[in-house]
Amino acid sequence: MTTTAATSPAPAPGPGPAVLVLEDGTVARGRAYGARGATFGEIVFSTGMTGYQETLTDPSYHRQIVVMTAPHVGNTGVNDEDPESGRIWVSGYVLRDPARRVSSWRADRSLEDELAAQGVVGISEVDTRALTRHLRELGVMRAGVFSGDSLVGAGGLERPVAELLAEVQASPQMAGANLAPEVTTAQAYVVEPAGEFAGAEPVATVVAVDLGIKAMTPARLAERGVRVHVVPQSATIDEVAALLPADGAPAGVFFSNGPGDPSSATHEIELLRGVLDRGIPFFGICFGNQLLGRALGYGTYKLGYGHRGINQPVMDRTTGKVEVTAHNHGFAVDAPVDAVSTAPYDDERSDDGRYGRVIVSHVGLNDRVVEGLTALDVPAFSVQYHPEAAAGPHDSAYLFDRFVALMTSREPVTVPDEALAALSGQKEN
Ligand SMILES: NC(=O)CC[C@H](N)C(=O)O
Repeated sequence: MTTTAATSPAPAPGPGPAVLVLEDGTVARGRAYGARGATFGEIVFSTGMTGYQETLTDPSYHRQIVVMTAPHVGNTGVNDEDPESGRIWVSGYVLRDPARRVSSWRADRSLEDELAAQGVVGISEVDTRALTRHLRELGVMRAGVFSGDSLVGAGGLERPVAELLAEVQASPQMAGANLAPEVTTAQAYVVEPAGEFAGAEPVATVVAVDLGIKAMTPARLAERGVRVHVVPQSATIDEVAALLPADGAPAGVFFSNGPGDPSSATHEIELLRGVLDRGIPFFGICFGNQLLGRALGYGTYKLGYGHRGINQPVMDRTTGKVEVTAHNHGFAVDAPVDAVSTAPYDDERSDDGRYGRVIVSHVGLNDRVVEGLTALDVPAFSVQYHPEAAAGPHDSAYLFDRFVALMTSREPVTVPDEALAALSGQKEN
């Protein structure tokens, strides 16, 4: 053998470079992954080792660039069963080591092909461990990923970092962003009772306000015999009430997860007050928990780096049980954690406050962040995490049963006296 150069196939074109630029000037260089181009968003990290397809398609990630702390991503490819919505919502994707081949009998195609097909710009070969430590110390911030033509400047040379940084610094902030209108369904639709309840009279009727709902949420209700009317974020209290049975049959309103800053969701907060005023049983998750907090008059604030992953311990203080839960939140409710407090929102209708007493019924055991609220005088409760478990452990499934019980009784959640006494026994506010 002399040389094979003349007959070797030309090397496949490489992925080309990509550059990640953070708003504080931090730069990471890697390889282009998925679509080529420029993308911007709030850079956040997720600690889930599995479930990347559910993460990518969770509308709560709209306008966020997600860093995977799991070092090796893509092994199981992408299938048509696991998406939580009709598209990928993350604005960018940051990986360490992408799988070179797909290995799952469920896979329909590769993760990279799916990102490319949906126009999602990613970057691989990034030291995601160092990046996560940086975000943990400094907090989440705006960032941009640049590859392909977006990296090419004058004379065909790579554009200077200062230019890329200026674009990042001109991109929109997450604080104050009102994003539910950008992800909500255009048309209302119905999810009928399923499984053993298929074809039966519904056990209860729920109006689920879609603020970025994941497909598994109505499915969890449907498998308990519930008929779910999923309605757009713009729904009014009269439109919601019109969908509920007039004969007093079990019914309730649900608020989903969703992207953006809860302090900007003025319409939804007013809608929720209308629900509470009518005594309609209410359950909210994630964004829905933040909106219950705000409807009750508590504030919300931005966490330094948030909770995103599927291994977060939370205690349900109404039972004393600890559950391992799936999280994706960057904001949290500011309510007294160790007290029975009176809901601060009041239009002077009552000496005791319009909505009475509230407890932080679920607390994060890593950092004591509010992970759930339960009203003691109106039938309403919520959790900051994801009981639909897509992806994630199923420990929190009981919350859907609690909602069905709430709709059946129309009474506030019963909290044992010992549990209330444990909350310091002090009445605050
Ligand atoms: N998953 C969610 O509902 C997220 C709620 C809100 N956008 C947050 O970041 O905290």
